[in-house]
Amino acid sequence: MSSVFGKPRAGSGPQSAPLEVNLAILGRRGAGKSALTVKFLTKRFISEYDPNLEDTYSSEETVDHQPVHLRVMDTADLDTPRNCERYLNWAHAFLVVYSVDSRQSFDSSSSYLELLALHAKETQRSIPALLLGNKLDMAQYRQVTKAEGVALAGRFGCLFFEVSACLDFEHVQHVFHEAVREARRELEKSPLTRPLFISEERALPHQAPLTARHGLASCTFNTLSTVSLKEMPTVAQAKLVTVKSSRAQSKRKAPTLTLLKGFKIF
Ligand SMILES: Nc1nc2c(ncn2[C@@H]2O[C@H](COP(=O)(O)OP(=O)(O)OP(=O)(O)O)[C@@H](O)[C@H]2O)c(=O)[nH]1
Repeated sequence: MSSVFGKPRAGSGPQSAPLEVNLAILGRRGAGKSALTVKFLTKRFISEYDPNLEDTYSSEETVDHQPVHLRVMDTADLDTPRNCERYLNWAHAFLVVYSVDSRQSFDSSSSYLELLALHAKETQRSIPALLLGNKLDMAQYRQVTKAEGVALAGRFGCLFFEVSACLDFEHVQHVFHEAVREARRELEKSPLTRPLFISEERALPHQAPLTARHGLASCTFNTLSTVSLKEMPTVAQAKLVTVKSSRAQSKRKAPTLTLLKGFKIF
C-alpha cells in the first residue's frame, strides 16, 4: 500500500500539517533494533522478532508540543551495511544501535557511523545520528564500556545514550524524540535543499558504488535487489514507496507482522 504526501515538511505553525520525519534504525543483527522499535511503538518488549523482517512504520507523535508524523525504518542488514542507499537517501536522522554485551556489534556501529560520515561528506549536508548502546539491563555481561560509547559518539559528533528495550518506555521514547529534534533542527535549517528520492526496481548502470568511491567494503548498491534511485519530481505529486530488501521481501509472510497490528504499515 502506498500513500501520497503533499504536506510541507518543515516550518510548520500551529495550524499547519505535522512535520514529517523519517528515521532509520541501523546496526548489526541482534543489537536490538526491532526490540527498540517495537518498544517505542507499542510500549512493549517483544523478546522474539523475525530477524529478516524489514519494514517501515508510521506513528503520530507530539514532540515539544509540535505534531510530528514519524516514519521509522527498522532495517534488516546482514552483518554489515548493505544496499544502504535505500535508507541513506530516505532518512532525516539515524539511530545507530549496538549492544553493550557485544563487542562485534560495537565494531559494526562504528562502520555505520563511518558510512554516514562519508555520505554526509559526499552530499555536503549534515546527517543527524544518535549512537545507542542497547541492552543496558545486561550490563553485568558488558563487553563495551560506557566510556567507549561516549568516545565513539564524540568522534562522529553524535549524541550518545545507553538504553534497554526491556526497561522503561520513557527512556526509549526520549531517545526517539531526541532523534526527531535533531532531524527537525536540520530540516529547519534547509527544508528545501535536502535531496528526496524514491526507489524503483531498475538497474543503475552509471552510478559507482559508495564502496568503490570510498573503499568501504561492506556497503554496496543493489547487492540484494535492483533498487535504484530517482529524484522526486515534486513533493505534492510524489508517492511514498516502501523500500524493502530482497531479504525482507522473502519474509513478508512472517506472522510477526501482526505484532504491530493497529499501526500503519506501508
Ligand atoms: N536483555 C535484552 N535483550 C534484548 C534487548 N533488546 C533486544 N534484545 C534481545 O536481543 C535479540 C535480538 O533483538 P532484535 O530486536 O531482534 O535485534 P535486531 O537488531 O533487530 O536484529 P535483526 O532483526 O537480526 O537485525 C532478541 O532476542 C531480543 O529479545 C534489551 O534491551 N535487553
